[in-house]
Amino acid sequence: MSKKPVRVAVTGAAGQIGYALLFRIASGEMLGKDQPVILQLLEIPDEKAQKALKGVMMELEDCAFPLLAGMEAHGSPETGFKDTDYALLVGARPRGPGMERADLLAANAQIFTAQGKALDKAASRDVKVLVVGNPANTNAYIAMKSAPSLKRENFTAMLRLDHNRALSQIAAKTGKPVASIKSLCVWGNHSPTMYADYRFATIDGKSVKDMINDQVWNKDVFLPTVGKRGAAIIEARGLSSAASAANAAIDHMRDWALGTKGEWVTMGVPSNGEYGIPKDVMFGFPVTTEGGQYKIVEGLPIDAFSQECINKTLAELQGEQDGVKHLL
Ligand SMILES: NC(=O)C1=CN([C@@H]2O[C@H](COP(=O)(O)OP(=O)(O)OC[C@H]3O[C@@H](n4cnc5c(N)ncnc54)[C@H](O)[C@@H]3O)[C@@H](O)[C@H]2O)C=CC1
Ligand SMILES: O=C([O-])CC(=O)C(=O)O
Repeated sequence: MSKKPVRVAVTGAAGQIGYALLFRIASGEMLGKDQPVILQLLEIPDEKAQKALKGVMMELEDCAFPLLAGMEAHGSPETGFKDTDYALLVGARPRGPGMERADLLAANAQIFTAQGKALDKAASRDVKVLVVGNPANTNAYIAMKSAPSLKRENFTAMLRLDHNRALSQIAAKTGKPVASIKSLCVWGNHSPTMYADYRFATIDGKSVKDMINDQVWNKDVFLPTVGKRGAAIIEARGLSSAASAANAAIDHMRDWALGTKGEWVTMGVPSNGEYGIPKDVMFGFPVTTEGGQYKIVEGLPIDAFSQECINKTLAELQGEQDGVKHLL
């Protein structure tokens, strides 16, 4: 018997990430090739944006996706999030050349307060929320704090793009396939302070740290390359990453919903105090997932260099949190 459709809300549905994301959700790449979906597409209540959204929906129709069980256009989060099982909060202003993601805080924080409140009122009680819009960690924190009747652990931020970028850099450095790299993680904020950590990573059972054996490369090449990759793409494309961001969103939700079979992935999730990160800080951690739940990988040794990196990204996140206190 075929499965009951699930509801997937996507904000910023007519934006550039939306255009790279919706077709893959509708084709079953996110929730499985046997899972029908109803798309609840949200855009600002502006004639031009709603018209563009209609155009995207016409294209979705023209794909005749067998798993696309329904599609709705919305201009308000209260209707857009009604009964939704999954919410991908993408819609926000992207940064341009010369900006840091934190510069978007003021512009985007109000969006996530309103959307958190709307999720609280309207969404399924088990809704799984992924925040993509920048600054992603703090926006996810705002949404979580604005939705007190929903489970805090169901709010997450996207660190998966940083994780995937780190995987590709390690693959290039070692000359090994991406798929052979296990147990990599990225700690902290989706910003240049994030700490991509390959100390525990292995390839065919061998330590990646020992294979590379070059702390200068780690500090002076690897970490800045991964941390500043978003800016490098803006510089090259004149626009921020969209296809790779959509791909990371698919990876994040797929792994959360369908499980990682013991493999580590990185998710931005509210801390419960793990590794000394204060409760509720939305922090990139290594996780494994099973049965629709994620679990932070605990008990990893943190050396002096790693602690310094973790402290730096934590301080930045706490500064962002302080900056939005008045909204919560
Ligand atoms: N976490 C991550 O790894 C990444 C995050 N991003 C962030 O994703 C966000 C979206 O990026 P793009 O799609 O490239 O931007 P875009 O400007 O192409 O699209 C954003 C869309 O969101 C809509 N929007 C704005 N406010 C909204 C609201 N309150 N409700 C519903 N829709 C709303 C806009 O009308 C627009 O169509 C930006 O904040 C960007 O910085 C981008 C790449 C990676
Ligand atoms: O850099 C940006 O503004 C977009 C983004 O988050 C990324 O590509 O990592």
